[in-house]
Amino acid sequence: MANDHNQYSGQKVPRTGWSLFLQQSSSLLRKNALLSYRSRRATFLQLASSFFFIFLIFCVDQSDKARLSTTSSYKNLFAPQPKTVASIPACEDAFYIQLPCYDFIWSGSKSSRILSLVDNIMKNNPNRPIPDNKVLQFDTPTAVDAWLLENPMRCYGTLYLEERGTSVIGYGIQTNSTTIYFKGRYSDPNFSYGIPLQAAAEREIARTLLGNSSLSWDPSFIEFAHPAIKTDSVFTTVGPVFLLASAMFGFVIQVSSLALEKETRLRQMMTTMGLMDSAYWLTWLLWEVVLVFVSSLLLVCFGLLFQFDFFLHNNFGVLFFIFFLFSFNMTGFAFMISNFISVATSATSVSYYIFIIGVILQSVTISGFPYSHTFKVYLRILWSFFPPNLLAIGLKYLGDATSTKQDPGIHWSNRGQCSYRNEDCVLTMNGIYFWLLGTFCLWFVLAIYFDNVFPDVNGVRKPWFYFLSISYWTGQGTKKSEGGGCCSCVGSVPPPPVNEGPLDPDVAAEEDLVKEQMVANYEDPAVAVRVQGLVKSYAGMCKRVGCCHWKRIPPYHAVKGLWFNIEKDKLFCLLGPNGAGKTTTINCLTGIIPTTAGDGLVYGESIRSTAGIAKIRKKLGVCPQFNVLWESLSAREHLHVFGSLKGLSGADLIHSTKELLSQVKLVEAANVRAASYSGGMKRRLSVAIALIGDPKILFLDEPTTGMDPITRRHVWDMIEAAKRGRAIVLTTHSMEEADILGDRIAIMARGRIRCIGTPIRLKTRFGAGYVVNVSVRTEHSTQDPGHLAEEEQRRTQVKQFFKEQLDVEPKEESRAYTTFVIPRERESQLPDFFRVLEHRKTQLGVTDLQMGLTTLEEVFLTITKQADLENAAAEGRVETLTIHGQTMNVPVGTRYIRVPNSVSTDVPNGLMVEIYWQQDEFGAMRISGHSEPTPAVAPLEVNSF
Ligand SMILES: Nc1ncnc2c1ncn2[C@@H]1O[C@H](COP(=O)(O)OP(=O)(O)OP(=O)(O)O)[C@@H](O)[C@H]1O
Repeated sequence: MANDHNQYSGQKVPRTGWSLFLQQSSSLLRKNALLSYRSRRATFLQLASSFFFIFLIFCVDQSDKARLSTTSSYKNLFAPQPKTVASIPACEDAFYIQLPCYDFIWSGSKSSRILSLVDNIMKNNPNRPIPDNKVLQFDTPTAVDAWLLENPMRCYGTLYLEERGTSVIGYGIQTNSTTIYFKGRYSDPNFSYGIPLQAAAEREIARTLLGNSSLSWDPSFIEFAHPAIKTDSVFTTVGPVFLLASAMFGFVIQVSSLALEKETRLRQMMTTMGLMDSAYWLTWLLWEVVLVFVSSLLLVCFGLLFQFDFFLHNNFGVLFFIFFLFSFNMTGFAFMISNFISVATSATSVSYYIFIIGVILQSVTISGFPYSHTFKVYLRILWSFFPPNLLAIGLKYLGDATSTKQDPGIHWSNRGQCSYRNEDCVLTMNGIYFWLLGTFCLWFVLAIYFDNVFPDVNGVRKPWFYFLSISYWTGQGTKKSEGGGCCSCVGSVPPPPVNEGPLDPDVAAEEDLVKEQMVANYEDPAVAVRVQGLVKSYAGMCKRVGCCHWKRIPPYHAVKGLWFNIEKDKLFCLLGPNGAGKTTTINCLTGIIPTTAGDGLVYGESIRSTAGIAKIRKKLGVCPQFNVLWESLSAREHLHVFGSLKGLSGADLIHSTKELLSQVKLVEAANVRAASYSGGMKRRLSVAIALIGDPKILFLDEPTTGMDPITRRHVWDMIEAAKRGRAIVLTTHSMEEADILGDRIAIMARGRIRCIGTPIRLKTRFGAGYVVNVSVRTEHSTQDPGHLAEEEQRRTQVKQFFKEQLDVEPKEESRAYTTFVIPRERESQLPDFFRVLEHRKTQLGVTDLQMGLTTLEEVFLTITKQADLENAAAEGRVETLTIHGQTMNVPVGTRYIRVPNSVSTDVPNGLMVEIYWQQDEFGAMRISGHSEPTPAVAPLEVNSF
């Protein structure tokens, strides 16, 4: 299908500057909204989590109130009733008691008066006389203490009795004073044991002294009248944890979204297509502000719905701001943390750890550390950098301000003052807002800083001081960024070897031409890209082997100095085996990775300068080797996003999208999500994305991989038509594709260009020769044995003729054609040969004759083989071969080798074998087998282990 590049010539000039920034921001906002809408469940969970957690807090509050129902704190008590002091309880009823246990222990003299007094305490205990075996007696208090120490938790109350004359009996009571908690119930030993024992002792002492055994003695308690004192205090205790858990939903989604865009190279793809970093961060921020605004609003509304005093008494704005600023702060924290996460799936585990740390630190905060004057200021400053701590202290203040029904809560006008319950006030609500906002700014700045200095998916990073260079702010710098991970040794990479074997004359000529143009500073108007000595070396790094050993991986030179021009209106094809350096070259020219040395001028702009790259990206279209797509966006939405990044808008964007969808035959699937596309459809979409915005230089990295033959031919038509008005760089493993589309072809191997030229030139120079197909079939040929025999006879004659004239055997034979390959050395004989053939055509029975050059595939194999042999020789590389149980080292490319220990009187030169070689997927020569041993004609060298 024809595609006229000028079809959008009527379109407006794409936007630039502020206008482009705003357009990119609005397009990315739409993209974020669409992604959130497409993952509705996660978004709903994020928004509804506030309801869920408020409901949980409500449940905890209800259970708390039920547990403390015995106390009157939560109730109004206007007419309190007296309560009689209880009897001495059975020791078995006490919490954590050990058996056998005692209801009480006493010490004192065993006078008859004291014995009878104790006896009466036991006998007259209301409702429950105490049996003898439940009481222990000792002579002195010291003996009691010694026993209690040796027998803990066997008795809750002791009584000391002392006769001080006839009218005075002294007594003392001892109990364990700590309140004890057991299975949701509290027991105060003073109240439950001490007071009943005291009442019993006083009753019997009074009766003894007065001599009236029926003296009435019924002390009772009466509580003060009071309104309900306590309110829903759960917000101070469990509130911070639950609200942190609620905020963590948004946190996980945010971290994984950012990490996913990095992991799937979408971020890099957007940058290559012209995305401004500022627009990227701003849109994420704006989108998150919308989400946290809604979720904070819902949280306060749900709190009011559940009628919590915490929400009813504190000011709406004060509450909203603490939740909003906390969630906002967590967003900044998520932006920063996402830089430390390379795979999206780790987001959940990292968030889990942050949550656990948050819960622990919040409980410390609630218990009073370090927000009081007893702690040092620096501790408070350090503590306040972790957002959950600020939420905890904020909720504590708000909870304290509404801890009784009478408390007024914190009003908007009081947010800058300490609440009246907060005697040890070191922070106000305003202070907490300030900290949340301030630390958000810190996280946001750090997020952008780390984003620049941490290596991206390609290991590219800026130096840690990048923001100090003037070029960063003016965009006029030279070296943009550097490659390598944190452990790499950038700067210590040795340069690649200069002369790795002789240069092919065509490659040398191209190199000279580019050098001349460079020296003369001449810009050829027909040239779109000038590659000037491009070098890309990956720094060595330290890789962990096993648990604690590190292996140093040496530097690797992926591209070793390329010099070539790419013309306008032409397709330049880069071929080469896997790992040859094609993608690396494209990545350097598109600014995805920085060059180690050399330069590339794309329409006169240097790829080494930040400003140059920014200008190049406006003219750039890239179809990466692997599809870089959002699974939940459709083809149309993809084209809208990338078109907007390129500066298209309004009718131009809609028109371009429509045209491209129809060109890549995705009209019917235009609104279907990319996740359900086949491999071929995804590839077509990637090609369409590369073409949007009418780029002047198009890089297509294996664009037709995975396409069926019909679609592939269709895309070839598209690419062919797209040549006009732009330069195209194509890498492919399909020789047919390169042959059809390529105006010039360069074959790379091991980081160097091995040959360059038009397809015809390469076939002529590097092909095995000419291919001649001869047919002897006539249109009357049938399966008749007579016809078959006649055809066979003609074929034999033709074979004899080729043998006699050119000394060649057929390479392939079928009933339709017999194929001969005529080596280039016989090229001079061809005119005579064809003259004679023409003359004897009828006699030989030749009905059809086709002739052509050998295929590009043969050229490719020849070049890569030659390149590998050169390298093997330079590196002294050997392959191992085992013959008859003997293993030998064979220099790569060796054809014959002597079998070890095969010399005998019968075979004085020993036996030899022919070694068969074939290339692996990287173009490296590997042994594929060997012939049967035959006597060697002359002594041969043997290397063996
Ligand atoms: N970040 C990196 N660190 C170290 N080596 C790398 C890095 N990226 C690529 N390489 C190496 O550089 C060489 C060239 O890789 P490149 O991807 O350019 O090859 P290619 O010609 O595009 O291969 P293919 O046809 O398989 O895509 C390879 O040996 C590769 O392993």
